[in-house]
Amino acid sequence: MKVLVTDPIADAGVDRLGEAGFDVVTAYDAEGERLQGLVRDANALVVRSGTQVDAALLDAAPELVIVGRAGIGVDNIDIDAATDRGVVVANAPEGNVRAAAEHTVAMAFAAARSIPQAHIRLTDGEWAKGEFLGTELNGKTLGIVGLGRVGQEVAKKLGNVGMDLVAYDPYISASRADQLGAELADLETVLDRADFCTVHTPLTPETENLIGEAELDRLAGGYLVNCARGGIVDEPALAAAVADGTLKGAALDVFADEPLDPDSPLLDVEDVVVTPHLGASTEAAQENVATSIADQVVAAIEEEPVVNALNAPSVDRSAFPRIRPYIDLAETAGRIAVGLFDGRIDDIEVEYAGDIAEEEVDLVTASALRGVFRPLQSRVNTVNAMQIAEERGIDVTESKTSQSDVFQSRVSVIVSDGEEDVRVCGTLFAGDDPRIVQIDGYRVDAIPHGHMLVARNHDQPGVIGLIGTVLGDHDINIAGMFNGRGTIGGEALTVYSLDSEVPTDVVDELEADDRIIKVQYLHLNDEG
Ligand SMILES: NC(=O)c1ccc[n+]([C@@H]2O[C@H](COP(=O)([O-])OP(=O)(O)OC[C@H]3O[C@@H](n4cnc5c(N)ncnc54)[C@H](O)[C@@H]3O)[C@@H](O)[C@H]2O)c1
Ligand SMILES: O=C(O)[C@H](O)COP(=O)(O)O
Repeated sequence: MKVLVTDPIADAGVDRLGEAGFDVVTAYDAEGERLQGLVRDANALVVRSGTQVDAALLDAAPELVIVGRAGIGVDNIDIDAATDRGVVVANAPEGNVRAAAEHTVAMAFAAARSIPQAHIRLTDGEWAKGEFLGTELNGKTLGIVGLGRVGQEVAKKLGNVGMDLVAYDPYISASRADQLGAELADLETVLDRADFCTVHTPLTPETENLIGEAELDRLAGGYLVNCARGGIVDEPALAAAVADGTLKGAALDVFADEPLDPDSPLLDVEDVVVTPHLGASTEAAQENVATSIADQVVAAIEEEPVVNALNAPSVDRSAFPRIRPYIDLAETAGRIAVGLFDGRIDDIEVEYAGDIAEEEVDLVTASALRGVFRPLQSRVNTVNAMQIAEERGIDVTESKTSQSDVFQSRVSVIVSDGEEDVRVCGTLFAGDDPRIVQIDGYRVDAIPHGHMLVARNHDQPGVIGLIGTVLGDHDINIAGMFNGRGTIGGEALTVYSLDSEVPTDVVDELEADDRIIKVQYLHLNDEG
Protein backbone atom coordinates (compact mmCIF):
# COMPACT_ATOMS: atom_id res chain seq x y z
CA MET A 1 0.00 0.00 0.00
CA LYS A 2 1.41 3.37 -1.03
CA VAL A 3 0.73 6.73 0.60
CA LEU A 4 1.77 9.77 -1.40
CA VAL A 5 2.40 12.91 0.66
CA THR A 6 2.58 16.04 -1.50
CA ASP A 7 2.80 18.84 1.08
CA PRO A 8 5.12 18.92 4.10
CA ILE A 9 3.63 17.23 7.16
CA ALA A 10 5.16 16.57 10.57
CA ASP A 11 7.47 13.56 10.89
CA ALA A 12 5.12 12.07 13.48
CA GLY A 13 2.51 11.56 10.75
CA VAL A 14 4.97 10.04 8.27
CA ASP A 15 6.30 7.76 11.02
CA ARG A 16 2.83 6.59 11.96
CA LEU A 17 2.07 5.67 8.36
CA GLY A 18 5.37 3.85 8.09
CA GLU A 19 4.72 1.94 11.31
CA ALA A 20 1.37 0.82 9.89
CA GLY A 21 3.26 -0.83 7.04
CA PHE A 22 2.69 1.73 4.28
CA ASP A 23 5.21 2.68 1.69
CA VAL A 24 5.29 6.45 2.31
CA VAL A 25 6.45 8.53 -0.66
CA THR A 26 7.01 12.23 0.00
CA ALA A 27 7.06 14.51 -3.05
CA TYR A 28 6.60 18.07 -1.82
CA ASP A 29 7.42 19.78 -5.08
CA ALA A 30 5.61 17.43 -7.44
CA GLU A 31 3.16 18.91 -9.91
CA GLY A 32 1.79 18.36 -13.38
CA GLU A 33 2.70 15.13 -15.12
CA ARG A 34 5.18 14.08 -12.44
CA LEU A 35 2.45 14.33 -9.80
CA GLN A 36 0.02 12.42 -12.01
CA GLY A 37 2.65 9.71 -12.45
CA LEU A 38 3.32 9.46 -8.72
CA VAL A 39 -0.35 9.23 -7.80
CA ARG A 40 -1.08 6.48 -10.32
CA ASP A 41 -0.47 3.62 -7.88
CA ALA A 42 -1.17 5.52 -4.63
CA ASN A 43 -3.81 4.14 -2.27
CA ALA A 44 -3.85 7.31 -0.19
CA LEU A 45 -2.92 10.92 -0.87
CA VAL A 46 -2.02 13.26 2.00
CA VAL A 47 -2.04 17.01 1.30
CA ARG A 48 -2.18 20.44 2.94
CA SER A 49 -3.33 23.58 1.10
CA GLY A 50 -0.52 23.46 -1.45
CA THR A 51 -1.85 20.65 -3.67
CA GLN A 52 -4.85 21.08 -5.92
CA VAL A 53 -6.75 17.80 -5.83
CA ASP A 54 -8.98 18.14 -8.86
CA ALA A 55 -10.90 15.72 -11.03
CA ALA A 56 -7.93 15.26 -13.37
CA LEU A 57 -5.63 14.26 -10.50
CA LEU A 58 -8.27 11.91 -9.12
CA ASP A 59 -8.70 10.38 -12.56
CA ALA A 60 -4.98 9.72 -12.62
CA ALA A 61 -5.27 7.80 -9.33
CA PRO A 62 -7.42 4.73 -9.92
CA GLU A 63 -6.21 3.00 -6.73
CA LEU A 64 -6.98 5.93 -4.44
CA VAL A 65 -9.11 5.17 -1.37
CA ILE A 66 -8.68 8.39 0.61
CA VAL A 67 -7.46 11.95 0.30
CA GLY A 68 -6.31 13.07 3.73
CA ARG A 69 -6.04 16.82 4.36
CA ALA A 70 -3.57 17.49 7.19
CA GLY A 71 -5.46 20.59 8.29
CA ILE A 72 -8.91 22.16 8.02
CA GLY A 73 -9.59 23.91 4.72
CA VAL A 74 -10.57 21.61 1.87
CA ASP A 75 -11.22 24.24 -0.78
CA ASN A 76 -8.23 22.82 -2.70
CA ILE A 77 -9.94 19.42 -2.95
CA ASP A 78 -12.78 18.69 -5.35
CA ILE A 79 -14.88 16.71 -2.89
CA ASP A 80 -17.71 16.10 -5.33
CA ALA A 81 -15.26 14.65 -7.82
CA ALA A 82 -13.79 12.49 -5.06
CA THR A 83 -17.26 11.34 -4.02
CA ASP A 84 -18.14 10.54 -7.62
CA ARG A 85 -15.04 8.37 -7.74
CA GLY A 86 -15.73 6.74 -4.39
CA VAL A 87 -12.73 8.38 -2.75
CA VAL A 88 -13.09 9.37 0.90
CA VAL A 89 -11.98 12.89 1.75
CA ALA A 90 -11.04 13.47 5.37
CA ASN A 91 -9.52 16.42 7.17
CA ALA A 92 -8.18 17.18 10.63
CA PRO A 93 -10.60 19.85 11.83
CA GLU A 94 -9.40 20.28 15.38
CA GLY A 95 -5.62 19.99 15.53
CA ASN A 96 -4.73 23.49 14.35
CA VAL A 97 -7.67 25.50 15.71
CA ARG A 98 -5.71 26.92 18.63
CA ALA A 99 -2.76 27.77 16.39
CA ALA A 100 -5.03 29.57 13.90
CA ALA A 101 -6.78 31.47 16.69
CA GLU A 102 -3.49 32.49 18.29
CA HIS A 103 -2.18 33.68 14.93
CA THR A 104 -5.34 35.71 14.42
CA VAL A 105 -4.89 37.37 17.80
CA ALA A 106 -1.23 38.04 17.00
CA MET A 107 -2.18 39.58 13.66
CA ALA A 108 -4.80 41.81 15.27
CA PHE A 109 -2.20 43.12 17.72
CA ALA A 110 0.44 43.39 15.00
CA ALA A 111 -1.87 45.59 12.94
CA ALA A 112 -3.09 47.62 15.92
CA ARG A 113 0.46 48.37 17.10
CA SER A 114 2.25 48.38 13.69
CA ILE A 115 4.72 45.84 15.07
CA PRO A 116 6.18 44.65 11.72
CA GLN A 117 6.47 48.20 10.40
CA ALA A 118 8.22 49.38 13.57
CA HIS A 119 10.48 46.33 13.49
CA ILE A 120 11.61 47.08 9.94
CA ARG A 121 12.31 50.71 10.80
CA LEU A 122 14.39 49.74 13.79
CA THR A 123 16.37 47.02 11.99
CA ASP A 124 17.02 49.67 9.33
CA GLY A 125 18.63 51.73 12.09
CA GLU A 126 15.80 54.21 12.67
CA TRP A 127 14.36 54.88 16.17
CA ALA A 128 10.91 55.94 14.90
CA LYS A 129 9.29 56.05 18.35
CA GLY A 130 7.19 59.10 17.60
CA GLU A 131 5.62 57.65 14.45
CA PHE A 132 3.66 54.72 15.82
CA LEU A 133 0.62 55.58 17.87
CA GLY A 134 -1.35 52.37 18.17
CA THR A 135 -4.87 51.29 19.09
CA GLU A 136 -5.74 49.23 22.18
CA LEU A 137 -8.00 46.24 21.69
CA ASN A 138 -9.34 46.50 25.23
CA GLY A 139 -12.74 48.21 25.22
CA LYS A 140 -13.10 47.96 21.44
CA THR A 141 -15.65 45.91 19.52
CA LEU A 142 -14.58 42.78 17.68
CA GLY A 143 -16.74 41.72 14.74
CA ILE A 144 -16.42 38.00 13.99
CA VAL A 145 -17.59 36.74 10.62
CA GLY A 146 -17.93 32.96 10.98
CA LEU A 147 -18.30 31.68 14.53
CA GLY A 148 -17.11 28.11 14.00
CA ARG A 149 -14.19 26.41 15.72
CA VAL A 150 -11.56 29.07 15.03
CA GLY A 151 -14.01 31.96 15.36
CA GLN A 152 -15.15 30.66 18.76
CA GLU A 153 -11.56 30.30 19.96
CA VAL A 154 -10.79 33.84 18.83
CA ALA A 155 -13.94 35.05 20.60
CA LYS A 156 -12.73 33.49 23.86
CA LYS A 157 -9.23 34.90 23.55
CA LEU A 158 -10.14 38.43 22.49
CA GLY A 159 -13.13 38.49 24.84
CA ASN A 160 -10.58 37.96 27.61
CA VAL A 161 -8.63 40.94 26.31
CA GLY A 162 -11.67 43.08 27.06
CA MET A 163 -13.27 43.32 23.64
CA ASP A 164 -17.03 43.40 23.08
CA LEU A 165 -18.04 40.65 20.68
CA VAL A 166 -20.53 40.85 17.85
CA ALA A 167 -20.73 38.03 15.34
CA TYR A 168 -22.27 37.14 12.01
CA ASP A 169 -22.89 33.45 11.35
CA PRO A 170 -26.26 32.28 10.04
CA TYR A 171 -25.53 28.70 11.07
CA ILE A 172 -24.77 29.10 14.74
CA SER A 173 -27.36 28.99 17.51
CA ALA A 174 -28.09 32.01 19.68
CA SER A 175 -27.40 29.95 22.79
CA ARG A 176 -23.87 29.05 21.67
CA ALA A 177 -23.17 32.71 20.86
CA ASP A 178 -24.54 33.65 24.29
CA GLN A 179 -22.18 31.21 25.99
CA LEU A 180 -19.30 32.97 24.26
CA GLY A 181 -20.57 36.40 25.25
CA ALA A 182 -21.09 37.28 21.60
CA GLU A 183 -24.11 39.05 20.20
CA LEU A 184 -25.35 37.71 16.88
CA ALA A 185 -26.20 40.25 14.20
CA ASP A 186 -26.35 40.55 10.43
CA LEU A 187 -23.17 41.25 8.50
CA GLU A 188 -23.93 44.94 7.98
CA THR A 189 -24.47 45.52 11.70
CA VAL A 190 -21.30 43.61 12.57
CA LEU A 191 -19.28 45.77 10.18
CA ASP A 192 -20.94 49.00 11.33
CA ARG A 193 -20.18 48.27 14.96
CA ALA A 194 -16.78 46.63 14.74
CA ASP A 195 -13.49 48.37 15.41
CA PHE A 196 -11.77 45.15 14.37
CA CYS A 197 -13.37 42.62 12.04
CA THR A 198 -11.94 39.10 11.81
CA VAL A 199 -13.04 36.59 9.19
CA HIS A 200 -13.36 32.86 9.98
CA THR A 201 -15.61 31.32 7.34
CA PRO A 202 -14.61 28.73 4.80
CA LEU A 203 -14.20 29.88 1.21
CA THR A 204 -17.42 28.92 -0.56
CA PRO A 205 -19.40 30.40 -3.43
CA GLU A 206 -21.42 32.16 -0.70
CA THR A 207 -18.41 33.68 1.04
CA GLU A 208 -16.32 34.54 -2.02
CA ASN A 209 -15.80 38.33 -1.93
CA LEU A 210 -18.12 38.50 1.08
CA ILE A 211 -16.10 41.49 2.22
CA GLY A 212 -15.91 43.89 -0.72
CA GLU A 213 -15.72 47.65 -1.14
CA ALA A 214 -19.16 48.36 0.35
CA GLU A 215 -18.47 46.18 3.39
CA LEU A 216 -15.08 47.79 3.95
CA ASP A 217 -16.75 51.21 3.86
CA ARG A 218 -18.96 50.06 6.73
CA LEU A 219 -15.86 49.16 8.72
CA ALA A 220 -14.45 52.68 8.18
CA GLY A 221 -11.91 53.63 10.84
CA GLY A 222 -11.35 50.00 11.80
CA TYR A 223 -9.06 47.06 11.06
CA LEU A 224 -9.70 43.94 9.00
CA VAL A 225 -8.04 40.61 9.86
CA ASN A 226 -8.25 37.57 7.57
CA CYS A 227 -6.59 34.36 8.70
CA ALA A 228 -9.29 32.16 7.12
CA ARG A 229 -9.05 31.97 3.34
CA GLY A 230 -8.02 34.26 0.53
CA GLY A 231 -10.89 35.17 -1.74
CA ILE A 232 -13.31 35.93 1.10
CA VAL A 233 -12.01 39.51 1.16
CA ASP A 234 -11.69 41.46 -2.10
CA GLU A 235 -7.94 42.15 -2.09
CA PRO A 236 -7.78 45.16 -4.48
CA ALA A 237 -10.67 46.79 -2.57
CA LEU A 238 -8.89 46.14 0.73
CA ALA A 239 -5.59 47.54 -0.52
CA ALA A 240 -7.42 50.67 -1.72
CA ALA A 241 -9.38 51.05 1.53
CA VAL A 242 -6.22 50.94 3.66
CA ALA A 243 -4.24 53.11 1.24
CA ASP A 244 -6.86 55.88 1.21
CA GLY A 245 -7.32 55.78 4.99
CA THR A 246 -10.83 54.31 5.01
CA LEU A 247 -9.38 51.56 7.20
CA LYS A 248 -6.65 52.07 9.75
CA GLY A 249 -5.05 48.80 8.82
CA ALA A 250 -5.38 45.17 7.84
CA ALA A 251 -3.67 41.89 8.66
CA LEU A 252 -3.72 38.99 6.23
CA ASP A 253 -2.38 35.45 6.49
CA VAL A 254 -4.18 34.10 3.43
CA PHE A 255 -4.54 35.24 -0.16
CA ALA A 256 -6.66 34.51 -3.20
CA ASP A 257 -3.57 33.24 -5.02
CA GLU A 258 -0.82 31.60 -3.03
CA PRO A 259 2.09 32.13 -2.96
CA LEU A 260 1.21 35.84 -3.04
CA ASP A 261 2.41 37.62 -6.16
CA PRO A 262 5.29 39.94 -5.17
CA ASP A 263 3.57 42.61 -7.30
CA SER A 264 0.34 42.41 -5.30
CA PRO A 265 -1.01 45.89 -4.48
CA LEU A 266 -1.36 44.70 -0.88
CA LEU A 267 2.40 44.74 -0.49
CA ASP A 268 2.61 48.43 -1.43
CA VAL A 269 0.37 49.57 1.42
CA GLU A 270 2.21 50.49 4.61
CA ASP A 271 -0.58 49.54 7.01
CA VAL A 272 -1.23 46.06 5.63
CA VAL A 273 0.51 43.36 7.67
CA VAL A 274 1.06 40.04 5.89
CA THR A 275 2.27 36.55 6.75
CA PRO A 276 2.65 33.64 4.28
CA HIS A 277 -0.24 31.40 5.44
CA LEU A 278 1.32 30.60 8.81
CA GLY A 279 -1.87 30.16 10.85
CA ALA A 280 -1.37 26.43 11.33
CA SER A 281 2.40 26.54 11.43
CA THR A 282 3.19 25.58 15.01
CA GLU A 283 4.93 22.40 16.07
CA ALA A 284 1.95 21.25 18.13
CA ALA A 285 -0.60 21.95 15.39
CA GLN A 286 1.44 20.22 12.71
CA GLU A 287 1.97 17.17 14.87
CA ASN A 288 -1.75 17.07 15.73
CA VAL A 289 -2.98 17.25 12.16
CA ALA A 290 -0.34 14.91 10.74
CA THR A 291 -1.05 12.13 13.25
CA SER A 292 -4.80 12.64 12.97
CA ILE A 293 -4.70 12.27 9.21
CA ALA A 294 -2.32 9.31 9.39
CA ASP A 295 -4.77 7.50 11.68
CA GLN A 296 -7.60 8.20 9.26
CA VAL A 297 -5.62 6.95 6.28
CA VAL A 298 -4.94 3.73 8.15
CA ALA A 299 -8.64 3.41 9.05
CA ALA A 300 -9.79 4.02 5.48
CA ILE A 301 -7.43 1.46 4.02
CA GLU A 302 -8.52 -1.04 6.65
CA GLU A 303 -12.19 -0.24 5.87
CA GLU A 304 -12.87 1.05 9.35
CA PRO A 305 -14.85 4.25 10.11
CA VAL A 306 -12.98 7.39 9.14
CA VAL A 307 -13.77 9.81 11.95
CA ASN A 308 -13.51 13.06 10.02
CA ALA A 309 -14.65 11.78 6.66
CA LEU A 310 -16.35 14.59 4.79
CA ASN A 311 -18.09 12.54 2.16
CA ALA A 312 -18.36 8.95 3.35
CA PRO A 313 -21.63 7.60 4.77
CA SER A 314 -21.15 5.11 7.57
CA VAL A 315 -23.44 2.17 7.06
CA ASP A 316 -24.51 -1.19 8.45
CA ARG A 317 -24.36 -3.30 5.33
CA SER A 318 -27.19 -5.69 6.20
CA ALA A 319 -29.71 -2.92 6.97
CA PHE A 320 -28.51 -0.66 4.19
CA PRO A 321 -30.75 -1.93 1.36
CA ARG A 322 -33.88 -1.32 3.51
CA ILE A 323 -32.97 2.14 4.70
CA ARG A 324 -31.14 3.34 1.59
CA PRO A 325 -34.13 5.19 0.00
CA TYR A 326 -34.98 6.87 3.31
CA ILE A 327 -31.48 8.30 3.54
CA ASP A 328 -32.09 10.39 0.43
CA LEU A 329 -35.69 11.19 1.41
CA ALA A 330 -34.66 12.49 4.85
CA GLU A 331 -31.89 14.62 3.39
CA THR A 332 -34.33 16.17 0.92
CA ALA A 333 -36.92 16.80 3.64
CA GLY A 334 -34.21 18.48 5.74
CA ARG A 335 -33.11 20.55 2.76
CA ILE A 336 -36.69 21.72 2.11
CA ALA A 337 -37.36 22.38 5.81
CA VAL A 338 -34.32 24.63 6.20
CA GLY A 339 -35.09 26.32 2.88
CA LEU A 340 -38.58 27.24 4.10
CA PHE A 341 -37.44 28.28 7.57
CA ASP A 342 -36.67 31.95 8.20
CA GLY A 343 -35.48 31.78 11.80
CA ARG A 344 -32.32 30.70 13.57
CA ILE A 345 -32.38 26.96 14.12
CA ASP A 346 -32.33 25.82 17.74
CA ASP A 347 -33.99 22.40 17.40
CA ILE A 348 -34.25 19.75 14.74
CA GLU A 349 -36.61 16.84 15.16
CA VAL A 350 -36.69 13.83 12.89
CA GLU A 351 -39.87 11.82 13.26
CA TYR A 352 -40.31 8.27 11.99
CA ALA A 353 -43.72 6.69 11.56
CA GLY A 354 -44.74 3.25 10.32
CA ASP A 355 -42.38 0.53 9.12
CA ILE A 356 -39.32 2.72 9.06
CA ALA A 357 -39.73 3.21 12.83
CA GLU A 358 -38.75 -0.45 13.23
CA GLU A 359 -35.32 0.17 11.71
CA GLU A 360 -32.07 1.49 13.13
CA VAL A 361 -32.34 5.03 11.79
CA ASP A 362 -29.24 6.87 13.07
CA LEU A 363 -27.92 7.06 9.55
CA VAL A 364 -31.25 8.43 8.27
CA THR A 365 -31.36 11.07 11.01
CA ALA A 366 -27.80 12.04 10.20
CA SER A 367 -28.85 12.32 6.59
CA ALA A 368 -31.74 14.64 7.54
CA LEU A 369 -29.23 16.81 9.41
CA ARG A 370 -27.00 16.75 6.39
CA GLY A 371 -29.89 18.21 4.40
CA VAL A 372 -30.42 20.93 6.99
CA PHE A 373 -26.73 21.81 7.24
CA ARG A 374 -26.00 21.47 3.57
CA PRO A 375 -25.51 25.23 3.02
CA LEU A 376 -22.32 24.85 5.07
CA GLN A 377 -19.19 24.34 3.01
CA SER A 378 -17.44 22.50 5.83
CA ARG A 379 -18.82 19.36 4.23
CA VAL A 380 -21.42 17.68 6.34
CA ASN A 381 -22.01 13.99 6.06
CA THR A 382 -23.69 11.31 8.03
CA VAL A 383 -20.55 10.84 10.08
CA ASN A 384 -20.18 14.43 11.26
CA ALA A 385 -23.71 15.88 11.05
CA MET A 386 -24.62 15.17 14.66
CA GLN A 387 -21.33 16.60 15.85
CA ILE A 388 -21.97 19.76 13.85
CA ALA A 389 -25.39 20.15 15.49
CA GLU A 390 -23.76 19.77 18.91
CA GLU A 391 -21.08 22.33 18.11
CA ARG A 392 -23.76 24.78 17.10
CA GLY A 393 -25.81 24.18 20.22
CA ILE A 394 -28.70 22.76 18.16
CA ASP A 395 -30.79 20.10 19.90
CA VAL A 396 -31.56 17.07 17.77
CA THR A 397 -34.35 14.70 18.70
CA GLU A 398 -35.46 11.53 17.03
CA SER A 399 -38.95 10.17 17.65
CA LYS A 400 -40.65 7.00 16.47
CA THR A 401 -44.20 5.77 16.25
CA SER A 402 -45.54 2.63 14.66
CA GLN A 403 -48.65 4.58 13.48
CA SER A 404 -48.35 6.14 10.04
CA ASP A 405 -51.87 7.13 8.85
CA VAL A 406 -52.28 6.29 5.17
CA PHE A 407 -48.61 5.76 4.42
CA GLN A 408 -46.61 2.67 5.17
CA SER A 409 -43.75 4.80 6.37
CA ARG A 410 -43.24 8.51 6.93
CA VAL A 411 -40.17 10.58 7.74
CA SER A 412 -40.70 14.14 8.97
CA VAL A 413 -38.09 16.81 9.58
CA ILE A 414 -39.06 19.68 11.85
CA VAL A 415 -36.75 22.68 12.26
CA SER A 416 -37.56 25.19 14.96
CA ASP A 417 -36.23 28.21 16.81
CA GLY A 418 -38.28 27.33 19.90
CA GLU A 419 -41.22 29.47 18.78
CA GLU A 420 -41.78 29.03 15.05
CA ASP A 421 -41.21 25.81 13.19
CA VAL A 422 -41.35 24.30 9.72
CA ARG A 423 -42.40 20.67 9.33
CA VAL A 424 -41.75 18.73 6.14
CA CYS A 425 -42.97 15.19 5.83
CA GLY A 426 -41.99 12.68 3.14
CA THR A 427 -42.76 9.14 2.14
CA LEU A 428 -41.81 6.61 -0.52
CA PHE A 429 -44.35 5.57 -3.10
CA ALA A 430 -43.86 1.97 -4.24
CA GLY A 431 -40.92 1.62 -1.88
CA ASP A 432 -38.48 3.91 -3.63
CA ASP A 433 -40.27 6.89 -5.21
CA PRO A 434 -39.76 9.88 -2.87
CA ARG A 435 -42.65 12.31 -2.27
CA ILE A 436 -43.20 15.25 0.02
CA VAL A 437 -46.68 14.66 1.39
CA GLN A 438 -47.08 17.34 4.04
CA ILE A 439 -45.69 20.80 4.68
CA ASP A 440 -46.66 22.54 7.92
CA GLY A 441 -49.73 20.35 8.22
CA TYR A 442 -50.93 20.97 4.65
CA ARG A 443 -51.39 17.83 2.61
CA VAL A 444 -49.37 18.05 -0.61
CA ASP A 445 -47.88 15.66 -3.13
CA ALA A 446 -44.62 16.93 -4.52
CA ILE A 447 -41.77 15.20 -6.27
CA PRO A 448 -38.79 16.66 -4.45
CA HIS A 449 -36.54 17.46 -7.34
CA GLY A 450 -35.32 20.49 -9.24
CA HIS A 451 -37.09 23.84 -8.98
CA MET A 452 -39.77 24.10 -6.33
CA LEU A 453 -41.98 27.05 -5.42
CA VAL A 454 -43.97 27.02 -2.19
CA ALA A 455 -46.74 29.64 -2.01
CA ARG A 456 -48.82 30.40 1.07
CA ASN A 457 -51.94 32.32 0.24
CA HIS A 458 -55.44 33.22 1.38
CA ASP A 459 -57.83 30.67 -0.06
CA GLN A 460 -59.62 32.96 -2.50
CA PRO A 461 -60.69 32.53 -6.12
CA GLY A 462 -58.11 33.49 -8.74
CA VAL A 463 -54.92 33.09 -6.69
CA ILE A 464 -53.74 29.93 -8.41
CA GLY A 465 -54.58 31.52 -11.75
CA LEU A 466 -52.59 34.60 -10.83
CA ILE A 467 -49.54 32.55 -9.88
CA GLY A 468 -49.80 30.56 -13.11
CA THR A 469 -50.09 33.76 -15.14
CA VAL A 470 -47.11 35.45 -13.48
CA LEU A 471 -44.95 32.36 -13.91
CA GLY A 472 -46.14 32.03 -17.51
CA ASP A 473 -45.38 35.72 -18.22
CA HIS A 474 -41.81 34.99 -17.15
CA ASP A 475 -41.63 31.84 -19.28
CA ILE A 476 -41.49 29.56 -16.25
CA ASN A 477 -43.20 26.29 -17.04
CA ILE A 478 -45.17 24.48 -14.33
CA ALA A 479 -44.41 20.73 -14.35
CA GLY A 480 -46.79 19.95 -11.51
CA MET A 481 -48.64 21.51 -8.60
CA PHE A 482 -50.50 20.50 -5.50
CA ASN A 483 -52.74 22.74 -3.46
CA GLY A 484 -53.42 21.98 0.20
CA ARG A 485 -55.65 24.02 2.47
CA GLY A 486 -57.05 23.94 5.97
CA THR A 487 -60.54 25.41 5.78
CA ILE A 488 -62.43 26.95 2.86
CA GLY A 489 -61.48 30.63 2.72
CA GLY A 490 -58.69 30.12 5.24
CA GLU A 491 -55.02 29.77 4.40
CA ALA A 492 -53.70 27.49 1.69
CA LEU A 493 -50.30 26.21 0.64
CA THR A 494 -49.43 25.27 -2.90
CA VAL A 495 -46.30 23.49 -4.07
CA TYR A 496 -45.22 23.98 -7.69
CA SER A 497 -42.65 21.84 -9.47
CA LEU A 498 -41.12 24.02 -12.15
CA ASP A 499 -38.89 23.51 -15.16
CA SER A 500 -36.68 26.50 -14.49
CA GLU A 501 -35.55 28.79 -11.71
CA VAL A 502 -37.67 31.60 -10.26
CA PRO A 503 -35.79 34.90 -10.05
CA THR A 504 -36.24 37.05 -6.93
CA ASP A 505 -38.17 39.73 -8.82
CA VAL A 506 -40.79 37.14 -9.80
CA VAL A 507 -41.14 36.12 -6.13
CA ASP A 508 -41.50 39.84 -5.27
CA GLU A 509 -44.13 40.28 -7.99
CA LEU A 510 -46.17 37.40 -6.58
CA GLU A 511 -45.85 38.61 -3.00
CA ALA A 512 -47.08 42.07 -4.04
CA ASP A 513 -50.60 40.62 -4.38
CA ASP A 514 -52.58 40.98 -1.13
CA ARG A 515 -53.98 37.49 -1.46
CA ILE A 516 -50.51 35.96 -1.32
CA ILE A 517 -48.91 35.66 2.10
CA LYS A 518 -45.49 34.33 1.24
CA VAL A 519 -43.66 32.73 -1.67
CA GLN A 520 -40.46 30.69 -1.31
CA TYR A 521 -38.32 29.28 -4.07
CA LEU A 522 -36.01 26.30 -3.59
CA HIS A 523 -33.59 24.68 -5.97
CA LEU A 524 -33.18 21.17 -4.69
CA ASN A 525 -30.33 20.28 -7.03
CA ASP A 526 -28.29 23.19 -5.75
CA GLU A 527 -25.20 21.96 -3.89
CA GLY A 528 -24.95 25.35 -2.14
N1 LIG B 1 -4.62 30.56 8.29
C1 LIG B 1 -4.57 29.28 8.56
O1 LIG B 1 -3.53 28.64 8.52
C2 LIG B 1 -5.83 28.57 8.98
C3 LIG B 1 -5.79 27.59 9.98
C4 LIG B 1 -6.98 26.94 10.33
C5 LIG B 1 -8.16 27.26 9.67
N2 LIG B 1 -8.13 28.17 8.68
C6 LIG B 1 -9.37 28.54 7.99
O2 LIG B 1 -10.19 29.20 8.93
C7 LIG B 1 -11.55 29.07 8.52
C8 LIG B 1 -12.40 28.63 9.68
O3 LIG B 1 -12.04 27.34 10.08
P1 LIG B 1 -12.93 26.60 11.18
O4 LIG B 1 -12.20 25.40 11.59
O5 LIG B 1 -13.36 27.56 12.22
O6 LIG B 1 -14.18 26.18 10.30
P2 LIG B 1 -15.64 25.84 10.86
O7 LIG B 1 -16.29 25.08 9.78
O8 LIG B 1 -15.55 25.26 12.22
O9 LIG B 1 -16.32 27.27 10.99
C9 LIG B 1 -16.67 28.05 9.89
C10 LIG B 1 -17.88 28.88 10.31
O10 LIG B 1 -18.22 29.74 9.24
C11 LIG B 1 -19.65 29.79 9.19
N3 LIG B 1 -20.10 30.20 7.88
C12 LIG B 1 -20.19 29.45 6.75
N4 LIG B 1 -20.68 30.20 5.75
C13 LIG B 1 -20.88 31.43 6.26
C14 LIG B 1 -21.36 32.64 5.70
N5 LIG B 1 -21.72 32.72 4.43
N6 LIG B 1 -21.43 33.72 6.50
C15 LIG B 1 -21.06 33.66 7.80
N7 LIG B 1 -20.61 32.53 8.39
C16 LIG B 1 -20.52 31.44 7.61
C17 LIG B 1 -20.09 28.40 9.55
O11 LIG B 1 -21.40 28.40 10.04
C18 LIG B 1 -19.10 28.02 10.62
O12 LIG B 1 -19.60 28.31 11.91
C19 LIG B 1 -11.54 28.12 7.33
O13 LIG B 1 -11.54 28.86 6.15
C20 LIG B 1 -10.21 27.40 7.49
O14 LIG B 1 -9.75 26.86 6.29
C21 LIG B 1 -7.01 28.85 8.33
O1 LIG C 1 -7.04 25.18 6.61
C1 LIG C 1 -6.06 25.00 7.30
O2 LIG C 1 -5.91 24.00 8.03
C2 LIG C 1 -5.01 26.03 7.32
O3 LIG C 1 -5.26 27.03 6.38
C3 LIG C 1 -3.62 25.52 7.22
O4 LIG C 1 -3.25 25.28 5.89
P1 LIG C 1 -1.81 24.63 5.63
O5 LIG C 1 -1.86 23.25 6.18
O6 LIG C 1 -1.63 24.65 4.17
O7 LIG C 1 -0.80 25.46 6.36
